Amino acid sequence: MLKINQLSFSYATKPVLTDINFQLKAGNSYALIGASGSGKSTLLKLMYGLLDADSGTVFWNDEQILGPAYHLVPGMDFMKYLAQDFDLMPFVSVEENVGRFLSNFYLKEKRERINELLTLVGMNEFSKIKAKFLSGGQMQRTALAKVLALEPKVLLLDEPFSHIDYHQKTKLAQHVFAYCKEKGITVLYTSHTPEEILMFSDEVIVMKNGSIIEKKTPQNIYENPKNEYIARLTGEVNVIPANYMKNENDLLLRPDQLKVVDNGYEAEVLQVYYIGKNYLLKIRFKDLILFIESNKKHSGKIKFEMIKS
Ligand SMILES: Nc1ncnc2c1ncn2[C@@H]1O[C@H](COP(=O)(O)OP(=O)(O)OP(=O)(O)O)[C@@H](O)[C@H]1O
Repeated sequence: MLKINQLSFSYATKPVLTDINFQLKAGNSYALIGASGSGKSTLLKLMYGLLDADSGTVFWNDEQILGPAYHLVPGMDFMKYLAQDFDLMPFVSVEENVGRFLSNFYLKEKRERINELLTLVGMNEFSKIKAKFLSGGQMQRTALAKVLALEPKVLLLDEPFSHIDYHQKTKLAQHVFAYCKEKGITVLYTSHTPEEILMFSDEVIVMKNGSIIEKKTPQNIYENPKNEYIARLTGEVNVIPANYMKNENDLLLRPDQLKVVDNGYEAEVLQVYYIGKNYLLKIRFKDLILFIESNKKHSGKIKFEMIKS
């Protein structure tokens, strides 16, 4: 179990993290999400011991993770951190980068391990290439293989797939998360991509202005977001103020929770976007602009209803 207790941190005099408390269960994956500047990267750096907290503690089971004031070399063997800048050695090959932390004592095993990892991240054919000649996506794959090499107990990944093109991203993420699940590795990863957040996490942790404001399953976060900020981090959402539909509270509805029907609220279609399989209609309802998913390309006047009340 990874335990964060009353953690606070400031850069010089600027408070960035305030009273952070949460626990991560061993073997689970957690998406850490929040608007740009909310403090996600800073939190990962603190958890890895790259920064000294103003107050509070980070524990992996009984072992405390401390910052540079206590360690000459940051980091612990059981934990690996993938930074947004990859931290590769530019003048050495992909395989040497991946094998950087592996012992030279058992060379055959080392070679096999490197091959296994390069297969996992789809980099076998580039094994002899120097890191400086790789594309951004290839560097990111290599860096992922490197942090997995010693089979850590905990992985902290800062936007681990941000440089991989859409077509290959899901496949790579599926491989990496399946591998971590199988090995019982606890993963905390940041992402701004709804699919990545929802598909691969057991729980989603939401940050806002340096605080944790929610920790729930992806399904809960998507289907019953507590507020608009949380809803928008995981996809498009319509905010319908309470008085518009005689509801007690404002409603947060996803575009697929509104439906075009023969009898319902009247609206006007302003734009139609093809989103693959379905269309996203931008509609005007009274003085609100809403988005509604439909399998038809409507225009002009339509009627709609809410699927969720
Ligand atoms: N080295 C630094 N010195 C001073 N302020 C910093 C430093 N690094 C980050 N900050 C500030 O701390 C706050 C949190 O930054 P952080 O990088 O942790 O956010 P983030 O949530 O990871 O953002 P993003 O999603 O854009 O990566 C921001 O206001 C940022 O400007």
